[in-house]
Amino acid sequence: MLAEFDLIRRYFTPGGTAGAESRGMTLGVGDDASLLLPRSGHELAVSVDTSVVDVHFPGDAPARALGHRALAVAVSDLAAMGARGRFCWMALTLDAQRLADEHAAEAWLAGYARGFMDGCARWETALAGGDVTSGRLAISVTVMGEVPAGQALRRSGARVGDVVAVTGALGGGAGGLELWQRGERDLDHPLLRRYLLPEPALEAGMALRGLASSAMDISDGLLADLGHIRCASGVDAVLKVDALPLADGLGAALGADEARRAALSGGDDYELLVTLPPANLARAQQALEAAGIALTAIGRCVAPGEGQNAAEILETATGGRRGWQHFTSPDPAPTEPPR
Ligand SMILES: Nc1ncnc2c1ncn2[C@@H]1O[C@H](COP(=O)(O)OP(=O)(O)OP(=O)(O)O)[C@@H](O)[C@H]1O
Ligand SMILES: Cc1ncc(C[n+]2csc(CCOP(=O)(O)O)c2C)c(N)n1
Ligand SMILES: [Mg+2]
Repeated sequence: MLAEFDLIRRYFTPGGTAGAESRGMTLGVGDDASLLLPRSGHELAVSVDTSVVDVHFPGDAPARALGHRALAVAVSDLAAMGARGRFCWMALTLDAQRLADEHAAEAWLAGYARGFMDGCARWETALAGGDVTSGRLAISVTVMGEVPAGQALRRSGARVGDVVAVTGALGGGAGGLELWQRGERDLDHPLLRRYLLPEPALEAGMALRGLASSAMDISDGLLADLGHIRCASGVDAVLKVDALPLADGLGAALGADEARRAALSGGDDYELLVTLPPANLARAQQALEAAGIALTAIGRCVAPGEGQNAAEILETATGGRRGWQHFTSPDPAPTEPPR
């Protein structure tokens, strides 16, 4: 396997700094730190997300998908803030034992780097630096985006009477994980794509600035994540479970009950969960439609305490599973190392 610095030079040093996506980066990969020029009138949105083998992704998933996914889930937090991507940093922990075979190691790294770098170009998030270490396979991605000052979407702006809405469709992430565990390996399968090749809702987040009263991305599951908005905003919520937009093919793959459960508490969807004053809903739907994205109303914000009955109904609908929480969710079975 290549030594640390050869590996960085070969796979993670973007060619040149003239590209549109690297504008504002005075110094990128290669020094002790990167140097950036913030744009005046903008706030920086910064977030870090760690993906660990067997916890967030199966170790035997295609390397290219892992590069794509690690960046996508981090960029999704920028989308949730209504920010656009600018830069990212990638801390990669590689399992040297699993990459002992030189050819296999190079094929894995080339695929991984392609998935990650394609994502950098696609989401205008230039790789500005990182870290490479050895240990259990894990990828930690810091993203930095920007948003016109004062316009970021927060979790704390929901008000009683606001509509609760979601972009796209739900349950596909959990559905894809379930299919992967059943042995499905076709990355063109729409549900597998939702799990392994998620698309951060950047366009939607930016289009919702000034229209949504609060927003976040759905990583842990709709119910768990709605809980964060409720808590940050001091409101309760009532959901129309029958109105949830389900990912294509989810019902056929999992059955109706499991499909609803996946949409409510499965997680890994990386859609946006937003609240809006009712008067803004139609305008927001039109704005997103122009980008080919659906925005579906699924409930209402109500006064604290008034959502309780709905919570009980949801508890029943999900068999008590409210979403992903590290340390309390079951440990997934480890996967076989790739050979
Ligand atoms: N180790 C930590 N130190 C300081 N703040 C943290 C730490 N871990 C999480 N946080 C903060 O807690 C909040 C919730 O973190 P969390 O990782 O759950 O974000 P999220 O967007 O809800 O989920 P995801 O990780 O799926 O993007 C964020 O504001 C985050 O910055
Ligand atoms: C192999 C495998 N098993 C289980 C899951 C499910 N899962 C793990 S962490 C998480 C929430 C988001 O993580 P975080 O809150 O750390 O961003 C979810 C839904 C998965 N993705 N892969
Ligand atoms: Mg988030």
